[in-house]
Amino acid sequence: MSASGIMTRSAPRLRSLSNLIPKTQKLLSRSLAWTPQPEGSEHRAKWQTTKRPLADERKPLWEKAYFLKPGDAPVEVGGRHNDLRVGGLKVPNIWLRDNCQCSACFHGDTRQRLHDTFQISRDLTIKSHQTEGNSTDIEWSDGHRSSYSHSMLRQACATFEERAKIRQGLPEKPVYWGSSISESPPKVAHDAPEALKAIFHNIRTYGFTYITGVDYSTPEPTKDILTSLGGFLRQTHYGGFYVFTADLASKDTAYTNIALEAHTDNTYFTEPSGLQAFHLLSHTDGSGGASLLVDGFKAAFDLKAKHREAYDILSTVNVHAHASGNDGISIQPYRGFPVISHDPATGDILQVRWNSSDRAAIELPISEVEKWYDAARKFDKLLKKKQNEYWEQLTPGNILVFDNWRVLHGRSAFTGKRTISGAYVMRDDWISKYKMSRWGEGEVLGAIPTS
Ligand SMILES: C[N+](C)(C)CCCC[C@H](N)C(=O)O
Ligand SMILES: O=C(O)CCC(=O)C(=O)O
Repeated sequence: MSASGIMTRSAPRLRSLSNLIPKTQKLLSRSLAWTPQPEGSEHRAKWQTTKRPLADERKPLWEKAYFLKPGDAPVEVGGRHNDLRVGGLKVPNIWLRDNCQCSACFHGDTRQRLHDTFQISRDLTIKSHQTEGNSTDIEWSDGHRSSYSHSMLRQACATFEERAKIRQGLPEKPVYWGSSISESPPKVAHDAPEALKAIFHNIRTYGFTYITGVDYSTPEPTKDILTSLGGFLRQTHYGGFYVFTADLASKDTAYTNIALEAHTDNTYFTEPSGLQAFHLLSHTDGSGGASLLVDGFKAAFDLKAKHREAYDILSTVNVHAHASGNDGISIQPYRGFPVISHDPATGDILQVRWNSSDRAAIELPISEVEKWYDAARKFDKLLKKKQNEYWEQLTPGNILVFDNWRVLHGRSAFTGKRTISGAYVMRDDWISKYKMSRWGEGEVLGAIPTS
């Protein structure tokens, strides 16, 4: 019986690991996700432990031994088993054959695999090969012929970190900021040369940008710019391209005039929107309504440095959320998510989900939740540090666009009539556009990890 007094199915395994796991993990090893079995199932509801590796332990165990930096590792075929090696690292025949790029195996337009992977014989061998320049041709024992570019082979052998750079579109030099960003906030004129590339550069580097000089006499210019960031806008129960004001048109506090503390949007969706944009169209007969931005990644790094245990708790304990204001709606993600999520391949911080208004259950036994609150209190204190807050009064003609996975936003209370337009763009849609604008199709498609 674990300390929380609840039989855990995998307690023995956890117990054997528990002496290897820091105090925090012991707490978390008792963190339980209850998966109710369907009515009448042969199992009664079972408590399952949800052990989560600590953020730093997320580094893949195999990262050191097997991967090379792509660099110019030599590609050779031969040896006792006549196999293909990149820098001495064997590339299995099944992988090579499965990633044959000939027109019978791979659709040149759709870039989709055409053959049946599992009809490939496990005993396939290389019958002959020919290396010329940067590619190697192979004739297989079943008579099939394939050709492999060396850059593709090297990518397949690259470390996950190397791959993450292009897969995630990681910025070369991210800039984490505090209140002093107000001295020179990132901005791009909407009609600047290569404006889209500069907009994406700013968003990926700072987590936000202004797009200036936008005609706001009609919604179209704003809508067109936001659509260009992802190809299309995200449709939600708020609509697609939205214009909102304090009229409770949607039953959410955004549609009021009260102050909103720093938060990320859509924690009640399994996947929060990637980008959010605000374009203040007008504010009459009143004052206030200043916008607040906080760099959630900077705050997370500060938390990790100052309160490691709190960082680990917020990185591993799942939290639920809901949006239930509108009639007939109670939107919730299919599972809980931690406040701070990490890239499973590299351990990088990937997302901050923080919204105290919409938070629902904390996925810990109720008797343990104080530990989450204590950790969250530390994070909240950092988010509310004056040095971490960037306040700005939005003005018509200047769109604020920010990465809703990194940057928190809020506003001060206001009086009068205040109208804002904006939209959401999904994460994968804007990252795709960003990568194409930064690297171009060749490098992006060439980096798709096919193994
Ligand atoms: C659509 N528009 C941006 C106007 C309002 C959205 C409300 C967002 C909600 N409070 C959340 O935290 O997700
Ligand atoms: O009205 C604002 O400035 C921000 C509203 C907000 O936080 C939201 O729509 O998520």
